[in-house]
Amino acid sequence: MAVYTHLAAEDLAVLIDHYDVGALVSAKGIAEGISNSNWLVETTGRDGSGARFILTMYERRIETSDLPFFLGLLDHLSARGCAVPRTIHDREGAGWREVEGKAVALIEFLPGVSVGRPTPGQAHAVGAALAEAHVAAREFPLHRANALDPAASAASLAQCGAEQLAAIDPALPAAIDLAARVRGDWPGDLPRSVCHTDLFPDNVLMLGDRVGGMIDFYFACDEAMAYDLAVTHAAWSFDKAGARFRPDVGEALVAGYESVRPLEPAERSAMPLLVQGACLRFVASRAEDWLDTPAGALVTRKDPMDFMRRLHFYAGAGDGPFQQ
Ligand SMILES: Nc1ncnc2c1ncn2[C@@H]1O[C@H](COP(=O)(O)OP(=O)(O)O)[C@@H](O)[C@H]1O
Ligand SMILES: N[C@@H](CCOP(=O)(O)O)C(=O)O
Repeated sequence: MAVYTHLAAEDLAVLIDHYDVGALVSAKGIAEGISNSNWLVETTGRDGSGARFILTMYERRIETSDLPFFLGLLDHLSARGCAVPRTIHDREGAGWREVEGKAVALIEFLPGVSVGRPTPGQAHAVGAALAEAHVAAREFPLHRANALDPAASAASLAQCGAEQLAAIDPALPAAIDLAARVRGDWPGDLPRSVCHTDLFPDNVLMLGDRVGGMIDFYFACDEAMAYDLAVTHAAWSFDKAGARFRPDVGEALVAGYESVRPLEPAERSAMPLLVQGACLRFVASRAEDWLDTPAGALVTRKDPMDFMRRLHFYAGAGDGPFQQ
């Protein structure tokens, strides 16, 4: 469920009037997503032939002060041919407006579906699209620190504490020491760009084997590009529960990435550690969310163990998944 706020049709029509997109025809709440309210908005279009947009209302987790970074990044990447939706600016040029005290943005609608079980062909395309975004984002002038880096994950797991983690799953407290180790070994000098850092299958709209769009850039930040590839590897190369590694998907993802931007030797040798850091980032945020979400809440809690299983796989696999 991801419509937290009711917007009356009249209020939506007034909002849409601030943009040069024609008049409001319909607005349907989108069920997918967790953080924000999203509507699929149809208008008559500038020339009367109809147009579709995504209207996002920022509900939680996102600071309004970060919106110039997130929305500017969409414009920067789409202007450079990346598969990313544009921000639609209002008649005064603003990228977002306020409705009922909350920030809202109108975003270009991109076609495609999120795949549940990616094929190697799809993973190859996603790897290439990620590398294209990394190359294009190197010239993006704004900056944002990663609030969920290994130090933050280690601190967050320690803060949850072994007892609370064990209440989620008896195998979860092991993440505390693993995170401290990964944090201690973390490389500090890999090439950086602005990175998505959450490019899960549900954040990519696929058109067959083609990437229709990468969405949900609300964790984007300055990071090591190889770390972003590691996040994407951990998110795409397993079955949903993280119980079974899919080597063909992982290989295709890295090959797709390298078809655009070959990894440097230091990046390749760091991959086994980076994927473990990526897993711990999601173990930590999922555990924290799990403990913060009342059992009866409407939001579906994501299982931190899905990423503990991936973590154990990577810890035992060495550089096997990343050999050329
Ligand atoms: N630009 C877009 N084009 C088409 N569909 C989109 C677009 N942005 C979001 N969506 C749809 O809205 C859903 C939720 O968006 P998302 O940004 O992932 O929300 P949340 O941040 O709450 O997870 C997506 O799964 C997708 O179906
Ligand atoms: N991809 C993360 C959760 C982030 O949620 P999103 O809906 O904003 O992508 C996870 O799976 O833990």
